[in-house]
Amino acid sequence: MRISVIGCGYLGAVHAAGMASLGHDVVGIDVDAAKVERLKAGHAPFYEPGFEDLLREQLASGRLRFSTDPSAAHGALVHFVAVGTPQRDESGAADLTAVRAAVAALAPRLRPGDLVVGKSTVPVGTARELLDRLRVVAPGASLAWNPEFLREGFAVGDTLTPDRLVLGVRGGTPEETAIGQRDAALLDEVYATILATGTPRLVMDLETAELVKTAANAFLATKISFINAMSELCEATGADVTRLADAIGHDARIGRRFLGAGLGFGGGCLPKDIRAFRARAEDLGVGEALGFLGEVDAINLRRRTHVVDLAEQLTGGLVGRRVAVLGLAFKPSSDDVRDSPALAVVAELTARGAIVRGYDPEAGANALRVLPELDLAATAFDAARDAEVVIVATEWAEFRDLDPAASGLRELVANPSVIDARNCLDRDAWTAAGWNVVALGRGSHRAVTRSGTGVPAA
Ligand SMILES: NC(=O)c1ccc[n+]([C@@H]2O[C@H](COP(=O)([O-])OP(=O)(O)OC[C@H]3O[C@@H](n4cnc5c(N)ncnc54)[C@H](O)[C@@H]3O)[C@@H](O)[C@H]2O)c1
Ligand SMILES: O=c1ccn([C@@H]2O[C@H](COP(=O)(O)OP(=O)(O)O[C@H]3O[C@H](CO)[C@@H](O)[C@H](O)[C@H]3O)[C@@H](O)[C@H]2O)c(=O)[nH]1
Repeated sequence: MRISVIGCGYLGAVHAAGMASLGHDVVGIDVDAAKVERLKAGHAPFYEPGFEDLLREQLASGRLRFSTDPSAAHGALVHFVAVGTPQRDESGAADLTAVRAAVAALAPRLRPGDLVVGKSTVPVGTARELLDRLRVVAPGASLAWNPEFLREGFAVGDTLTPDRLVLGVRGGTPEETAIGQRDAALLDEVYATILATGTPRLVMDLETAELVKTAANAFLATKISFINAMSELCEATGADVTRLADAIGHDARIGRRFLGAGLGFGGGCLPKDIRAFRARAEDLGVGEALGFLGEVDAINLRRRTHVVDLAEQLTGGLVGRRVAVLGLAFKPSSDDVRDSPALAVVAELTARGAIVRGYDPEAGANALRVLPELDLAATAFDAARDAEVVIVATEWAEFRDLDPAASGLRELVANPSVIDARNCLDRDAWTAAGWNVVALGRGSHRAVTRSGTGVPAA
Protein backbone atom coordinates (compact mmCIF):
# COMPACT_ATOMS: atom_id res chain seq x y z
CA MET A 1 0.00 0.00 0.00
CA ARG A 2 1.15 3.55 -0.68
CA ILE A 3 1.49 5.52 2.53
CA SER A 4 2.60 9.03 3.44
CA VAL A 5 3.85 10.06 6.88
CA ILE A 6 3.67 13.80 7.57
CA GLY A 7 6.21 14.86 10.21
CA CYS A 8 9.46 12.89 10.51
CA GLY A 9 10.53 13.47 14.10
CA TYR A 10 11.07 10.91 16.86
CA LEU A 11 7.67 9.39 16.08
CA GLY A 12 7.18 9.94 12.34
CA ALA A 13 10.61 8.91 11.06
CA VAL A 14 10.46 5.61 12.94
CA HIS A 15 6.86 5.05 11.85
CA ALA A 16 7.75 5.69 8.20
CA ALA A 17 10.67 3.24 8.29
CA GLY A 18 8.55 0.76 10.25
CA MET A 19 5.72 0.88 7.69
CA ALA A 20 8.23 0.36 4.87
CA SER A 21 9.57 -2.68 6.69
CA LEU A 22 6.04 -4.10 6.68
CA GLY A 23 6.22 -3.99 2.87
CA HIS A 24 4.47 -0.68 2.18
CA ASP A 25 5.62 1.99 -0.23
CA VAL A 26 6.23 4.98 2.05
CA VAL A 27 7.07 8.65 1.66
CA GLY A 28 8.01 10.65 4.75
CA ILE A 29 7.37 14.39 4.48
CA ASP A 30 8.76 17.08 6.75
CA VAL A 31 9.08 20.87 6.58
CA ASP A 32 12.60 20.65 8.03
CA ALA A 33 14.85 20.44 4.96
CA ALA A 34 17.99 19.57 6.96
CA LYS A 35 16.21 16.67 8.65
CA VAL A 36 14.92 15.37 5.32
CA GLU A 37 18.41 15.54 3.81
CA ARG A 38 19.81 13.51 6.70
CA LEU A 39 17.06 10.93 6.43
CA LYS A 40 17.53 10.63 2.67
CA ALA A 41 21.23 10.01 3.25
CA GLY A 42 20.46 7.24 5.75
CA HIS A 43 21.50 9.23 8.82
CA ALA A 44 19.17 9.23 11.79
CA PRO A 45 18.55 12.85 12.85
CA PHE A 46 18.32 11.65 16.48
CA TYR A 47 19.72 8.82 18.57
CA GLU A 48 17.38 5.87 18.69
CA PRO A 49 18.77 2.33 19.01
CA GLY A 50 18.16 0.26 15.88
CA PHE A 51 16.63 3.09 13.90
CA GLU A 52 19.52 3.95 11.63
CA ASP A 53 19.93 0.32 10.54
CA LEU A 54 16.21 0.08 9.80
CA LEU A 55 16.31 3.39 7.92
CA ARG A 56 19.21 2.29 5.70
CA GLU A 57 17.70 -1.10 5.05
CA GLN A 58 14.40 0.42 3.99
CA LEU A 59 15.97 3.17 1.85
CA ALA A 60 17.96 0.44 0.10
CA SER A 61 14.79 -1.59 -0.47
CA GLY A 62 13.39 1.29 -2.50
CA ARG A 63 10.19 1.29 -0.42
CA LEU A 64 11.11 4.37 1.63
CA ARG A 65 11.81 7.92 0.54
CA PHE A 66 11.65 11.38 2.07
CA SER A 67 10.62 14.80 0.80
CA THR A 68 9.91 18.35 1.90
CA ASP A 69 7.24 18.68 -0.77
CA PRO A 70 3.67 18.12 0.46
CA SER A 71 2.74 17.07 -3.11
CA ALA A 72 4.74 13.90 -2.53
CA ALA A 73 1.73 12.68 -0.52
CA HIS A 74 -0.38 12.58 -3.67
CA GLY A 75 -1.10 9.02 -4.71
CA ALA A 76 -0.83 7.56 -1.22
CA LEU A 77 -3.98 5.95 0.16
CA VAL A 78 -3.23 6.36 3.86
CA HIS A 79 -1.66 9.54 5.27
CA PHE A 80 -0.31 9.40 8.82
CA VAL A 81 -0.03 12.74 10.62
CA ALA A 82 2.86 12.64 13.10
CA VAL A 83 3.78 16.31 13.55
CA GLY A 84 4.57 17.87 16.92
CA THR A 85 1.97 19.11 19.42
CA PRO A 86 4.11 21.03 21.94
CA GLN A 87 2.91 23.00 24.93
CA ARG A 88 1.51 26.29 23.62
CA ASP A 89 2.00 28.60 26.59
CA GLU A 90 1.63 28.92 30.34
CA SER A 91 -1.95 27.64 30.13
CA GLY A 92 -0.47 24.21 29.38
CA ALA A 93 -2.72 23.83 26.33
CA ALA A 94 -1.40 21.99 23.28
CA ASP A 95 -0.27 23.98 20.26
CA LEU A 96 -2.14 22.48 17.31
CA THR A 97 -0.62 24.77 14.69
CA ALA A 98 1.46 22.01 13.06
CA VAL A 99 -1.41 19.49 13.02
CA ARG A 100 -3.77 21.98 11.38
CA ALA A 101 -1.06 23.06 8.90
CA ALA A 102 -0.24 19.46 8.00
CA VAL A 103 -3.88 18.62 7.32
CA ALA A 104 -4.37 21.87 5.36
CA ALA A 105 -1.33 21.04 3.20
CA LEU A 106 -2.59 17.50 2.66
CA ALA A 107 -6.16 18.45 1.75
CA PRO A 108 -5.59 19.52 -1.88
CA ARG A 109 -3.59 16.31 -2.46
CA LEU A 110 -6.28 13.95 -1.18
CA ARG A 111 -8.41 11.85 -3.47
CA PRO A 112 -11.83 10.42 -2.59
CA GLY A 113 -11.26 7.30 -0.52
CA ASP A 114 -7.97 8.51 0.95
CA LEU A 115 -7.63 8.14 4.71
CA VAL A 116 -5.91 10.67 6.96
CA VAL A 117 -4.75 8.98 10.17
CA GLY A 118 -3.79 11.04 13.20
CA LYS A 119 -0.88 9.69 15.25
CA SER A 120 0.09 12.89 17.06
CA THR A 121 -1.08 13.25 20.65
CA VAL A 122 -3.93 15.77 20.63
CA PRO A 123 -6.60 17.14 22.95
CA VAL A 124 -9.88 15.28 22.69
CA GLY A 125 -12.06 16.91 20.04
CA THR A 126 -9.22 17.64 17.61
CA ALA A 127 -10.08 14.74 15.30
CA ARG A 128 -13.68 15.89 15.03
CA GLU A 129 -12.51 19.44 14.21
CA LEU A 130 -10.15 18.15 11.50
CA LEU A 131 -12.81 15.86 10.06
CA ASP A 132 -15.29 18.73 9.81
CA ARG A 133 -12.65 20.72 7.97
CA LEU A 134 -11.89 17.84 5.60
CA ARG A 135 -15.59 17.44 4.77
CA VAL A 136 -15.37 20.95 3.29
CA VAL A 137 -11.93 20.96 1.68
CA ALA A 138 -11.51 17.29 0.69
CA PRO A 139 -14.93 15.67 0.44
CA GLY A 140 -14.65 11.93 -0.04
CA ALA A 141 -11.51 11.66 2.07
CA SER A 142 -11.87 10.31 5.60
CA LEU A 143 -10.11 10.55 8.94
CA ALA A 144 -9.24 8.12 11.72
CA TRP A 145 -7.19 8.41 14.93
CA ASN A 146 -4.54 5.83 15.69
CA PRO A 147 -2.59 7.08 18.72
CA GLU A 148 0.99 5.98 19.18
CA PHE A 149 2.39 4.55 22.42
CA LEU A 150 6.06 4.08 21.52
CA ARG A 151 8.75 4.89 24.04
CA GLU A 152 11.93 6.62 23.02
CA GLY A 153 14.84 4.23 23.32
CA PHE A 154 12.52 1.37 22.26
CA ALA A 155 10.86 3.10 19.33
CA VAL A 156 11.61 0.51 16.67
CA GLY A 157 10.43 -2.44 18.74
CA ASP A 158 7.38 -0.57 20.00
CA THR A 159 6.41 0.37 16.43
CA LEU A 160 6.71 -3.14 15.04
CA THR A 161 5.50 -5.08 18.08
CA PRO A 162 3.15 -2.72 19.94
CA ASP A 163 1.20 -3.80 23.04
CA ARG A 164 -2.01 -2.91 21.24
CA LEU A 165 -3.36 -1.04 18.23
CA VAL A 166 -6.01 1.56 18.97
CA LEU A 167 -8.16 2.54 16.00
CA GLY A 168 -10.48 5.52 16.44
CA VAL A 169 -12.96 5.69 13.59
CA ARG A 170 -16.11 7.54 12.56
CA GLY A 171 -19.49 6.31 13.75
CA GLY A 172 -22.86 7.43 15.10
CA THR A 173 -25.21 7.27 12.11
CA PRO A 174 -25.43 4.13 9.94
CA GLU A 175 -23.69 6.00 7.12
CA GLU A 176 -20.83 7.20 9.35
CA THR A 177 -20.51 3.73 10.90
CA ALA A 178 -20.13 2.20 7.44
CA ILE A 179 -17.34 4.69 6.62
CA GLY A 180 -15.72 3.98 10.00
CA GLN A 181 -15.77 0.24 9.32
CA ARG A 182 -14.19 0.76 5.93
CA ASP A 183 -11.50 2.98 7.50
CA ALA A 184 -10.77 0.38 10.18
CA ALA A 185 -10.48 -2.30 7.49
CA LEU A 186 -7.96 -0.13 5.64
CA LEU A 187 -5.89 0.22 8.83
CA ASP A 188 -6.13 -3.54 9.29
CA GLU A 189 -4.45 -3.85 5.88
CA VAL A 190 -1.72 -1.40 6.90
CA TYR A 191 -1.03 -3.36 10.10
CA ALA A 192 -1.80 -6.84 8.72
CA THR A 193 1.65 -8.24 9.60
CA ILE A 194 1.47 -6.90 13.15
CA LEU A 195 -2.12 -8.08 13.66
CA ALA A 196 -1.17 -11.55 12.40
CA THR A 197 1.00 -11.96 15.49
CA GLY A 198 -2.07 -11.59 17.72
CA THR A 199 -1.57 -7.94 18.72
CA PRO A 200 -4.78 -6.72 20.40
CA ARG A 201 -6.78 -4.41 18.12
CA LEU A 202 -9.23 -2.06 19.77
CA VAL A 203 -11.69 -0.18 17.57
CA MET A 204 -13.56 2.76 19.06
CA ASP A 205 -14.90 6.23 18.31
CA LEU A 206 -12.57 9.14 17.55
CA GLU A 207 -12.97 10.83 20.93
CA THR A 208 -12.25 7.68 22.91
CA ALA A 209 -9.13 7.00 20.85
CA GLU A 210 -7.82 10.51 21.53
CA LEU A 211 -8.59 10.11 25.22
CA VAL A 212 -6.93 6.67 25.43
CA LYS A 213 -3.61 8.27 24.59
CA THR A 214 -3.80 11.17 27.03
CA ALA A 215 -5.27 8.93 29.74
CA ALA A 216 -2.41 6.44 29.33
CA ASN A 217 0.22 9.14 29.70
CA ALA A 218 -1.64 10.72 32.62
CA PHE A 219 -1.71 7.34 34.36
CA LEU A 220 2.01 6.75 33.79
CA ALA A 221 2.86 10.24 35.08
CA THR A 222 0.64 9.70 38.10
CA LYS A 223 2.34 6.40 38.88
CA ILE A 224 5.76 8.07 38.81
CA SER A 225 4.63 10.99 40.96
CA PHE A 226 2.94 8.61 43.37
CA ILE A 227 6.19 6.79 44.02
CA ASN A 228 8.05 10.09 44.23
CA ALA A 229 5.54 11.28 46.84
CA MET A 230 6.28 8.06 48.73
CA SER A 231 9.93 8.97 48.33
CA GLU A 232 9.30 12.20 50.25
CA LEU A 233 7.70 10.15 53.03
CA CYS A 234 10.62 7.74 53.01
CA GLU A 235 13.09 10.57 53.36
CA ALA A 236 11.13 12.02 56.26
CA THR A 237 11.07 8.68 58.07
CA GLY A 238 14.25 6.87 57.12
CA ALA A 239 12.40 4.29 55.02
CA ASP A 240 13.59 2.97 51.64
CA VAL A 241 11.43 3.75 48.60
CA THR A 242 13.04 1.06 46.42
CA ARG A 243 12.08 -1.63 48.96
CA LEU A 244 8.62 -0.10 49.21
CA ALA A 245 8.24 -0.13 45.40
CA ASP A 246 9.38 -3.76 45.22
CA ALA A 247 6.90 -4.76 47.88
CA ILE A 248 3.85 -2.93 46.53
CA GLY A 249 4.87 -3.85 42.98
CA HIS A 250 4.49 -7.55 43.76
CA ASP A 251 0.77 -6.93 43.90
CA ALA A 252 -0.23 -7.64 40.29
CA ARG A 253 -2.90 -4.94 40.58
CA ILE A 254 -0.15 -2.38 41.13
CA GLY A 255 2.86 -3.78 39.23
CA ARG A 256 6.51 -2.78 39.64
CA ARG A 257 6.95 -0.97 36.31
CA PHE A 258 6.94 2.84 36.42
CA LEU A 259 7.58 2.84 40.15
CA GLY A 260 11.12 4.09 39.61
CA ALA A 261 11.52 6.85 42.21
CA GLY A 262 14.05 9.56 41.53
CA LEU A 263 14.34 12.77 39.59
CA GLY A 264 10.94 12.34 37.99
CA PHE A 265 9.58 12.41 34.49
CA GLY A 266 10.54 14.66 31.61
CA GLY A 267 10.65 14.41 27.84
CA GLY A 268 8.57 15.55 24.91
CA CYS A 269 5.47 13.68 26.11
CA LEU A 270 4.47 13.14 29.75
CA PRO A 271 4.97 16.72 31.08
CA LYS A 272 3.27 18.50 28.20
CA ASP A 273 0.58 15.86 27.82
CA ILE A 274 -0.65 16.07 31.42
CA ARG A 275 -0.75 19.86 31.19
CA ALA A 276 -2.62 19.79 27.88
CA PHE A 277 -5.04 17.21 29.30
CA ARG A 278 -5.80 19.48 32.26
CA ALA A 279 -6.20 22.52 30.02
CA ARG A 280 -8.62 20.60 27.80
CA ALA A 281 -10.64 19.45 30.79
CA GLU A 282 -10.92 23.10 31.86
CA ASP A 283 -12.20 24.03 28.38
CA LEU A 284 -14.76 21.27 28.63
CA GLY A 285 -15.96 22.54 32.01
CA VAL A 286 -14.70 19.47 33.88
CA GLY A 287 -11.44 20.90 35.15
CA GLU A 288 -12.01 19.47 38.63
CA ALA A 289 -11.84 15.94 37.24
CA LEU A 290 -8.18 16.40 36.38
CA GLY A 291 -7.19 18.75 39.19
CA PHE A 292 -5.00 15.97 40.61
CA LEU A 293 -2.74 16.22 37.56
CA GLY A 294 -1.65 19.62 38.86
CA GLU A 295 -0.39 17.82 41.97
CA VAL A 296 1.28 15.16 39.82
CA ASP A 297 3.12 17.95 37.99
CA ALA A 298 4.05 19.74 41.23
CA ILE A 299 5.42 16.57 42.88
CA ASN A 300 7.44 15.94 39.74
CA LEU A 301 8.95 19.42 39.59
CA ARG A 302 9.77 19.28 43.32
CA ARG A 303 12.18 16.41 42.63
CA ARG A 304 14.36 18.74 40.60
CA THR A 305 14.54 21.34 43.37
CA HIS A 306 15.15 18.60 45.88
CA VAL A 307 18.24 17.30 44.07
CA VAL A 308 19.69 20.80 43.88
CA ASP A 309 18.91 21.31 47.59
CA LEU A 310 20.74 18.09 48.38
CA ALA A 311 23.78 19.23 46.41
CA GLU A 312 23.66 22.50 48.34
CA GLN A 313 23.56 20.63 51.64
CA LEU A 314 26.40 18.34 50.66
CA THR A 315 28.65 21.17 49.55
CA GLY A 316 27.62 23.54 52.32
CA GLY A 317 26.65 26.21 49.75
CA LEU A 318 26.81 26.04 45.97
CA VAL A 319 28.50 29.33 45.12
CA GLY A 320 31.78 28.57 43.36
CA ARG A 321 31.49 24.81 44.05
CA ARG A 322 32.20 22.27 41.34
CA VAL A 323 29.37 19.90 40.52
CA ALA A 324 29.40 17.12 37.91
CA VAL A 325 26.10 16.13 36.33
CA LEU A 326 26.18 12.73 34.64
CA GLY A 327 23.34 12.36 32.17
CA LEU A 328 21.59 15.21 30.36
CA ALA A 329 18.94 13.36 28.31
CA PHE A 330 15.47 12.98 29.82
CA LYS A 331 16.03 9.23 29.91
CA PRO A 332 18.71 6.75 28.88
CA SER A 333 19.00 5.44 25.30
CA SER A 334 17.79 8.78 23.95
CA ASP A 335 19.40 12.07 22.97
CA ASP A 336 16.16 13.93 23.66
CA VAL A 337 16.49 16.81 26.12
CA ARG A 338 12.96 18.18 25.84
CA ASP A 339 11.91 19.08 29.40
CA SER A 340 14.83 17.04 30.70
CA PRO A 341 14.93 16.91 34.51
CA ALA A 342 18.73 16.63 34.26
CA LEU A 343 18.99 19.89 32.34
CA ALA A 344 16.64 21.61 34.76
CA VAL A 345 18.99 20.55 37.56
CA VAL A 346 22.00 21.91 35.64
CA ALA A 347 20.19 25.23 35.10
CA GLU A 348 19.21 25.56 38.76
CA LEU A 349 22.66 24.58 40.06
CA THR A 350 24.16 27.22 37.79
CA ALA A 351 21.60 29.80 38.90
CA ARG A 352 22.62 29.12 42.50
CA GLY A 353 26.26 29.80 41.69
CA ALA A 354 27.70 26.33 41.16
CA ILE A 355 30.33 25.58 38.50
CA VAL A 356 28.70 22.72 36.62
CA ARG A 357 30.24 20.27 34.15
CA GLY A 358 27.85 17.96 32.38
CA TYR A 359 28.25 14.80 30.37
CA ASP A 360 25.92 12.56 28.41
CA PRO A 361 26.78 9.68 26.07
CA GLU A 362 24.43 10.97 23.34
CA ALA A 363 22.62 14.15 24.32
CA GLY A 364 25.52 16.61 24.66
CA ALA A 365 24.87 18.48 21.41
CA ASN A 366 21.15 18.82 22.09
CA ALA A 367 21.88 19.96 25.65
CA LEU A 368 24.13 22.73 24.32
CA ARG A 369 21.33 23.96 22.10
CA VAL A 370 19.13 24.44 25.19
CA LEU A 371 21.87 25.64 27.55
CA PRO A 372 24.58 27.20 25.35
CA GLU A 373 26.63 28.12 28.44
CA LEU A 374 26.85 24.49 29.55
CA ASP A 375 30.39 23.28 30.21
CA LEU A 376 30.16 19.98 28.35
CA ALA A 377 32.68 17.28 29.16
CA ALA A 378 33.77 14.58 26.70
CA THR A 379 33.59 11.77 29.25
CA ALA A 380 32.09 11.06 32.65
CA PHE A 381 35.58 11.16 34.11
CA ASP A 382 36.23 14.58 32.59
CA ALA A 383 33.03 15.88 34.10
CA ALA A 384 33.88 14.46 37.51
CA ARG A 385 37.41 15.88 37.73
CA ASP A 386 37.68 18.04 40.91
CA ALA A 387 33.94 17.83 41.54
CA GLU A 388 32.74 18.29 45.09
CA VAL A 389 29.60 16.38 44.33
CA VAL A 390 28.65 14.12 41.42
CA ILE A 391 24.98 13.84 40.43
CA VAL A 392 23.75 10.90 38.37
CA ALA A 393 20.76 12.47 36.65
CA THR A 394 20.04 9.93 33.89
CA GLU A 395 20.48 6.20 34.41
CA TRP A 396 22.61 5.36 31.35
CA ALA A 397 24.12 1.88 31.57
CA GLU A 398 27.52 3.58 31.34
CA PHE A 399 26.95 5.11 34.80
CA ARG A 400 25.05 2.19 36.28
CA ASP A 401 27.90 -0.16 35.32
CA LEU A 402 30.74 2.05 36.61
CA ASP A 403 32.87 0.06 39.00
CA PRO A 404 33.32 2.50 41.91
CA ALA A 405 36.34 0.60 43.22
CA ALA A 406 38.28 -0.10 40.02
CA SER A 407 37.32 2.88 37.85
CA GLY A 408 39.64 5.43 39.48
CA LEU A 409 36.78 7.92 39.70
CA ARG A 410 37.23 8.41 43.42
CA GLU A 411 40.79 9.61 42.89
CA LEU A 412 39.61 12.24 40.38
CA VAL A 413 37.00 14.03 42.44
CA ALA A 414 37.65 16.64 45.10
CA ASN A 415 35.15 14.99 47.41
CA PRO A 416 33.67 11.48 46.99
CA SER A 417 30.01 12.44 47.27
CA VAL A 418 27.43 11.16 44.81
CA ILE A 419 23.72 11.92 44.53
CA ASP A 420 22.07 8.97 42.84
CA ALA A 421 19.08 10.86 41.48
CA ARG A 422 17.83 7.78 39.58
CA ASN A 423 18.45 5.10 42.19
CA CYS A 424 20.54 3.25 39.65
CA LEU A 425 23.84 2.73 41.48
CA ASP A 426 24.80 -0.19 43.68
CA ARG A 427 24.79 1.80 46.90
CA ASP A 428 26.66 -0.80 48.91
CA ALA A 429 29.47 -1.09 46.34
CA TRP A 430 29.85 2.68 46.12
CA THR A 431 29.82 3.07 49.89
CA ALA A 432 32.39 0.28 50.22
CA ALA A 433 34.58 2.13 47.70
CA GLY A 434 34.62 5.16 49.98
CA TRP A 435 31.79 7.24 48.54
CA ASN A 436 29.15 9.12 50.47
CA VAL A 437 26.06 8.01 48.55
CA VAL A 438 22.82 9.96 48.74
CA ALA A 439 20.08 7.99 46.99
CA LEU A 440 16.68 9.62 46.57
CA GLY A 441 14.03 8.26 48.92
CA ARG A 442 16.36 5.81 50.56
CA GLY A 443 16.38 7.06 54.09
CA SER A 444 19.89 8.41 54.12
CA HIS A 445 19.17 12.11 54.25
CA ARG A 446 16.33 13.13 56.50
CA ALA A 447 16.99 16.84 56.73
CA VAL A 448 15.92 18.32 53.44
CA THR A 449 15.60 21.99 52.65
CA ARG A 450 12.34 22.71 50.90
CA SER A 451 12.21 25.61 48.53
CA GLY A 452 9.20 26.69 46.56
CA THR A 453 7.22 24.62 44.11
CA GLY A 454 9.98 23.27 41.94
CA VAL A 455 12.38 24.07 39.17
CA PRO A 456 10.72 24.63 35.80
CA ALA A 457 12.03 23.20 32.55
CA ALA A 458 15.46 24.43 31.46
N1 LIG B 1 8.38 11.09 20.73
C1 LIG B 1 7.63 10.10 21.14
O1 LIG B 1 8.11 9.15 21.79
C2 LIG B 1 6.15 10.08 20.87
C3 LIG B 1 5.41 8.91 21.12
C4 LIG B 1 4.03 8.92 20.93
C5 LIG B 1 3.41 10.07 20.50
N2 LIG B 1 4.15 11.19 20.26
C6 LIG B 1 3.44 12.37 19.75
O2 LIG B 1 3.78 12.45 18.36
C7 LIG B 1 3.87 13.80 17.94
C8 LIG B 1 5.25 14.06 17.36
O3 LIG B 1 6.19 13.91 18.39
P1 LIG B 1 7.75 13.85 18.08
O4 LIG B 1 8.41 13.52 19.36
O5 LIG B 1 7.99 13.00 16.89
O6 LIG B 1 8.03 15.38 17.71
P2 LIG B 1 9.25 15.98 16.88
O7 LIG B 1 9.30 17.42 17.21
O8 LIG B 1 10.45 15.12 17.04
O9 LIG B 1 8.78 15.82 15.35
C9 LIG B 1 7.78 16.59 14.76
C10 LIG B 1 8.19 16.79 13.30
O10 LIG B 1 7.11 17.40 12.60
C11 LIG B 1 7.67 18.31 11.65
N3 LIG B 1 6.63 19.25 11.21
C12 LIG B 1 6.12 20.30 11.90
N4 LIG B 1 5.17 20.90 11.16
C13 LIG B 1 5.05 20.19 10.01
C14 LIG B 1 4.22 20.30 8.84
N5 LIG B 1 3.29 21.24 8.76
N6 LIG B 1 4.40 19.40 7.85
C15 LIG B 1 5.36 18.44 7.94
N7 LIG B 1 6.16 18.29 8.99
C16 LIG B 1 6.00 19.15 10.03
C17 LIG B 1 8.84 18.93 12.39
O11 LIG B 1 9.77 19.53 11.52
C18 LIG B 1 9.40 17.70 13.13
O12 LIG B 1 10.39 17.05 12.37
C19 LIG B 1 3.52 14.62 19.19
O13 LIG B 1 2.14 14.88 19.18
C20 LIG B 1 3.88 13.70 20.32
O14 LIG B 1 3.17 14.02 21.50
C21 LIG B 1 5.50 11.21 20.41
O1 LIG C 1 9.63 4.45 36.77
C1 LIG C 1 9.89 5.42 36.07
C2 LIG C 1 9.71 5.42 34.67
C3 LIG C 1 10.01 6.56 33.95
N1 LIG C 1 10.48 7.67 34.60
C4 LIG C 1 10.77 8.89 33.80
O2 LIG C 1 9.62 9.21 33.04
C5 LIG C 1 9.98 9.85 31.83
C6 LIG C 1 9.27 9.21 30.66
O3 LIG C 1 9.77 7.89 30.48
P1 LIG C 1 9.13 6.94 29.36
O4 LIG C 1 7.67 6.91 29.53
O5 LIG C 1 9.87 5.68 29.38
O6 LIG C 1 9.55 7.74 28.05
P2 LIG C 1 8.80 8.35 26.78
O7 LIG C 1 9.63 7.92 25.63
O8 LIG C 1 8.56 9.79 27.04
O9 LIG C 1 7.40 7.59 26.64
C7 LIG C 1 6.17 8.07 27.17
O10 LIG C 1 5.61 9.04 26.33
C8 LIG C 1 5.38 8.58 24.98
C9 LIG C 1 4.86 9.76 24.19
O11 LIG C 1 3.51 10.01 24.42
C10 LIG C 1 4.41 7.43 25.00
O12 LIG C 1 4.17 6.99 23.68
C11 LIG C 1 4.96 6.31 25.87
O13 LIG C 1 4.02 5.25 25.94
C12 LIG C 1 5.24 6.86 27.26
O14 LIG C 1 5.84 5.86 28.07
C13 LIG C 1 11.51 9.79 31.76
O15 LIG C 1 12.03 11.04 32.16
C14 LIG C 1 11.88 8.72 32.78
O16 LIG C 1 13.14 8.93 33.35
C15 LIG C 1 10.66 7.68 35.96
O17 LIG C 1 11.07 8.70 36.54
N2 LIG C 1 10.36 6.54 36.67
